[in-house]
Amino acid sequence: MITMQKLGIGAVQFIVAIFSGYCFYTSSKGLYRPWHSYTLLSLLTLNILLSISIMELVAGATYWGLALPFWYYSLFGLKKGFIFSAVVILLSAVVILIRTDTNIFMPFRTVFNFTLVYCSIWLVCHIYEVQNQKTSKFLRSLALQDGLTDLQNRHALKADFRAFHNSFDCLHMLIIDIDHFKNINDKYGHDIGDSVLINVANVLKECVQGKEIYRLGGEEFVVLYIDISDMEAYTKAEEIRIAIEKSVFYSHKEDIKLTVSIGVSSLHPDHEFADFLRAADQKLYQAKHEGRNKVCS
Ligand SMILES: Nc1nc2c(ncn2[C@@H]2O[C@H](COP(=O)(O)OP(=O)(O)OP(=O)(O)O)[C@@H](O)[C@H]2O)c(=O)[nH]1
Repeated sequence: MITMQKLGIGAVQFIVAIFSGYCFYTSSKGLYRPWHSYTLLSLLTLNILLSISIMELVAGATYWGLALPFWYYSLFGLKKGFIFSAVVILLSAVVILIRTDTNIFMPFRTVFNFTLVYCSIWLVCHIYEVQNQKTSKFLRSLALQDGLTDLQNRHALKADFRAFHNSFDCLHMLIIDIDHFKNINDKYGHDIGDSVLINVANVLKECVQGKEIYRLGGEEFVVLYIDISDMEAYTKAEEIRIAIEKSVFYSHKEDIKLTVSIGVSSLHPDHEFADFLRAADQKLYQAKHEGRNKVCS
């Protein structure tokens, strides 16, 4: 660029190179921040648009513009990828049209071909990103959702615990365990046992306002409450216990009624996930020991 007397664009390219190195370093150290992507891609876009505007078109800088949709979609996702790709094709087409030397190029054909290739790459990136988002959503639901009740599972509980632990001082956990669930399976069969679990999950969804309801496995459920007092946590547990006691879970030949025992724990500052769970489990054990259909906190 120095020998070609293009100092401005040379300077931008130099900054892009330095900043790319910085981004590589920060991501390899796990220090990546979203503004890195925005700055890097803004600089790259500026560099490419400047090249298209200043350099001779025959030098081929235009072709770099074709890579932009790929970078936008891979770094910014579907929505922003679409917007940035659309803005760039409009800007590039105008610049190429203005700059095309009619003695050498036929302007509309140049713009047409550039736009066509750009749009095909853009379309492929868009379809790929749509698929990618669908797959990620599906895999996320497989990893974090309980297949039977559609509640969140133990992995989700752990992840939420970590997030809440960092942001809130006050957290309560309710472990809800169906009493004598084995008898329901033994008497009515496993399929009806499954429907009972689904119905219990539905009653929990009705009782609990937030979405922090999880199935730990088997006939054990967990609810997390943020920023409430010990007394409020106990009251909410009682409400759940009574709601389940009053519900009818499966009407076929006869109504199935059931009860739950609930253990409540409150978070201590030095609690890890296992300690928090263990504390609630101990209270649950106490509730079972004291005759079931009971809340212990
Ligand atoms: N239908 C069905 N049953 C399950 C599922 N997961 C675990 N179970 C059954 O849940 C029952 C749990 O039995 P226990 O651990 O003895 O507990 P319980 O009978 O509820 O007795 P207490 O908890 O002491 O009141 C077992 O019979 C398991 O087979 C499931 O996904 N579906």
